[in-house]
Amino acid sequence: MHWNLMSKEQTASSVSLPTVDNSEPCHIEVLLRTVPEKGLQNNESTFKASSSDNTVLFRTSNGPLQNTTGDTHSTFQFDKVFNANATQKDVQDFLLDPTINDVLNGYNSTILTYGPSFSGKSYSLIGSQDGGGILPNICKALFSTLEDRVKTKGNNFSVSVFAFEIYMEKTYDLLVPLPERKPLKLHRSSSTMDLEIKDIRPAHVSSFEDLKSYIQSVQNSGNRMGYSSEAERSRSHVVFQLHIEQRNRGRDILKNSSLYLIDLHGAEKFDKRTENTLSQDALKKLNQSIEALKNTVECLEIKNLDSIYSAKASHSSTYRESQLTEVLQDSLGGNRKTKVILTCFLSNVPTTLSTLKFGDSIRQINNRVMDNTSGLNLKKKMDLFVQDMKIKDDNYISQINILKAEIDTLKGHSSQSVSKEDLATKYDDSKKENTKLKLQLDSIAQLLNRLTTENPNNSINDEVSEILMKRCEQIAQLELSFDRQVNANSKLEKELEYKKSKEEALESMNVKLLEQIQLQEKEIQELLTTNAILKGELETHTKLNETRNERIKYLEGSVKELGINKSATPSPRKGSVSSSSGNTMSHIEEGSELSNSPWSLNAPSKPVGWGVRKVSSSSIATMGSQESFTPRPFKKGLNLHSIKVTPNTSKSPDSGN
Ligand SMILES: Nc1ncnc2c1ncn2[C@@H]1O[C@H](COP(=O)(O)OP(=O)(O)OP(=O)(O)O)[C@@H](O)[C@H]1O
Repeated sequence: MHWNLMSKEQTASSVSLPTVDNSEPCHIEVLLRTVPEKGLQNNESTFKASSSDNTVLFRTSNGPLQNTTGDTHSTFQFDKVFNANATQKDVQDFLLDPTINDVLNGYNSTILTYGPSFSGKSYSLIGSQDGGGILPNICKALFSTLEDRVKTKGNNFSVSVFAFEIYMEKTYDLLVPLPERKPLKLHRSSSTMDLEIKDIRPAHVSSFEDLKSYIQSVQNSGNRMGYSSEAERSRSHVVFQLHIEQRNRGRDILKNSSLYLIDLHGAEKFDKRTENTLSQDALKKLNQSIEALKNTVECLEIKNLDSIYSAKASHSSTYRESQLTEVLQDSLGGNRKTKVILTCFLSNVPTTLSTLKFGDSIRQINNRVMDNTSGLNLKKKMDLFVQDMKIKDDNYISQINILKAEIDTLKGHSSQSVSKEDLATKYDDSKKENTKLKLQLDSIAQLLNRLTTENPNNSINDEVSEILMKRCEQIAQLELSFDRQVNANSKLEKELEYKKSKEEALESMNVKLLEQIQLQEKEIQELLTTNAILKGELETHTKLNETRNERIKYLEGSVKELGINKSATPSPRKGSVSSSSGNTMSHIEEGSELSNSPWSLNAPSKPVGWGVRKVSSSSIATMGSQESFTPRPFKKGLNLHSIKVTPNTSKSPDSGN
């Protein structure tokens, strides 16, 4: 298993949808597929499906199909009608590429199967022994396109997956082993209105192989709720969700989209087949979600969706009728491109008619979709960097663990084999033994020579030499096997050393990565702190501005008063104005340096710099009393820096006294 379960932190870092409504209408697409049945042909009895114009003619009362009138037949128009001989490939050729394009362009998408039990929903979506369904093939094609984009566009991507089932109005994580599986809570995020499933465990997958092993582990859990050995099937609805995040660092663009693949369980009737496995009450509960789905679709079909699509509509109570409709809320009237695969039998008239009617209704629903593309600001970049690092870190840790396990196994093997020292002693012993034997051999050979010369016809000589030859061969073989053992041992040792060095390298890389993450986290912290400081300064500036405005108003009042007084009383000095309270102000020249000051009444206010300068309101209150009066020729504008305040100055609104 190479996929990693994501921590809560990782899942929480998803980027929220943009709030500006740039959505576009998009109707739900409906595809029809019929199960091949022996002895039943198209154009026969009640049903005529045409894959050329994608219509279905359905006879609703007696009479030949060709000569029907409006009262006796219904015509259904779908986006695609496959005939009964259509293969898995035909269906997937139609469906896969457009869906992958939508998802990779940032649109949330859903593929949903709907139809009676045994009509081929799981066959189409999941597949069977003889061929893959939509789920494995779309995942494969998706990864291949993502990997292509890494090479051609320099994109980065990350994919996470989770799978759950809905059974008897409860939602369960499919990754949790059956005995420990507990119902999970569904809720909508208050900020993004996204569906959230509490405590579900998403897994991060970095390749199609990872994803395949995740899907297998979910399927292997074999262990779906409501499994009946008699029916050899489970009765739960299964939902796979893939979340794809693509980043183009060069262009600072982030695309977030998700793909739901939903295999519904068909509604069942209480009959001989079901009565052995389900009570009537249980069957009612089991069918509740499909009934709720039909109701929701009916409601949405009736309403004019364009006008009702709003936050209010998304809270519509119709979705609250069952867990399935809550999960499908975005797919029915929301921000998802939805495709429904209808499956039905030709032979079962009532269920086929009801399925066709459902398909017709759901096709009337207009979703409002938008591509979830956003820019990357510094904070998001940092978050994503930290997220990447954590994923890499997790991958390194799992690689280290795999290598450690391999080393332990190798150590186990090497402890079972003969140690180096033992081998050396054995080798020496056998060498000594060998020399001894050789000496013996030589003495025997000498003895034999003597015997031969003394008695040339003795046949014992031959027998003895044969025995001796065998002995020699044995010795040589012994030496050879020792050599082999020594070689094998040194190979094992080298392998061990290599694994150890690899482990050390990975561990040091891990340490470095952790340091990098800590550094980045520190930087983010600093950024946040700077942000807070800047916010504080901004507030101070805003307050200061308010104070200034009040001061200006007050001064303007004073100026007006002075003006009135001036017209009433002749000016004591040319170019200066004296207020009744004794304040004297001089006018500044137009375009002079001070006319650009933020204190100037005529000058445009300067933008507030990022903490470049601080001004305290107390300096404003005290400024006038410190400065002396400088008369200047009267033109436009007031030099407020030159205000002279006499001891009897009137109180300013912000002086507090
Ligand atoms: N188009 C088809 N070609 C060949 N076999 C098919 C086809 N459709 C369905 N089948 C076979 O029919 C059987 C029932 O199909 P499947 O399990 O997909 O039904 P289902 O609609 O998912 O049922 P349920 O609602 O009970 O889950 C399976 O054995 C499947 O292999």
